[in-house]
Amino acid sequence: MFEALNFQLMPGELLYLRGPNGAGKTSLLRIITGLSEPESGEVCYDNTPIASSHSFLSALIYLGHKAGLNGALSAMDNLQFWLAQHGAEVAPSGIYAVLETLGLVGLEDIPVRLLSAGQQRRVALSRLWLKPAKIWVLDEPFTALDIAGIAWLERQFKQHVDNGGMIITTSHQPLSENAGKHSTLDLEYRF
Ligand SMILES: Nc1ncnc2c1ncn2[C@@H]1O[C@H](COP(=O)(O)OP(=O)(O)OP(=O)(O)O)[C@@H](O)[C@H]1O
Repeated sequence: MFEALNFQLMPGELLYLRGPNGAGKTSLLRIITGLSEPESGEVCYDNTPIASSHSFLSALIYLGHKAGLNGALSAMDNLQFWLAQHGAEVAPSGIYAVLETLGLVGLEDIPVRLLSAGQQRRVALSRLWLKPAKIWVLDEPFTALDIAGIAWLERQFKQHVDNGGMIITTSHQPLSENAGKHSTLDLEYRF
């Protein structure tokens, strides 16, 4: 249960949602994205409750803490399936280009269960560059990334907000200066 929770995120802002295990970070992200209903209160986008907003879902990418990939399918097939679900079209050459940027050259066509945890995370994150979306809601996106990958993702955060995007992210490690200016919302665990 959340008490006295009230915040606003403007274009060009990054909110770092922080708290110990069980504090409710994932639960809050699910409410923010409309996957869970709040017991009271509401989430609005452009002054409209998200359930009746025509633009919220198309402006949103939500990446949960699991990679959300089918291990039997290749990175290419997983991403094509995801794009079809989101009504977005990207040519295979465009998907290869994004996977290349994420350091996955040569791994595009093998079942993702054979990729390392960090490589699977990179496949999951590549969605951010396949569907242009103003709002990124990310649950522990740094999980399993190596040091270079963390620094790279933080720089992408900065670029996204510098371009007027919005990000809400959880992380168990503090964001570094690579991520640029951000505000922090602390959640506490109470039994
Ligand atoms: N589907 C559910 N049904 C009942 N309780 C749940 C459910 N999902 C989460 N909870 C409870 O809500 C609390 C917050 O869980 P949540 O996953 O939001 O925490 P978190 O801050 O994301 O934790 P972590 O850092 O471990 O990922 C926990 O006590 C958890 O047991």
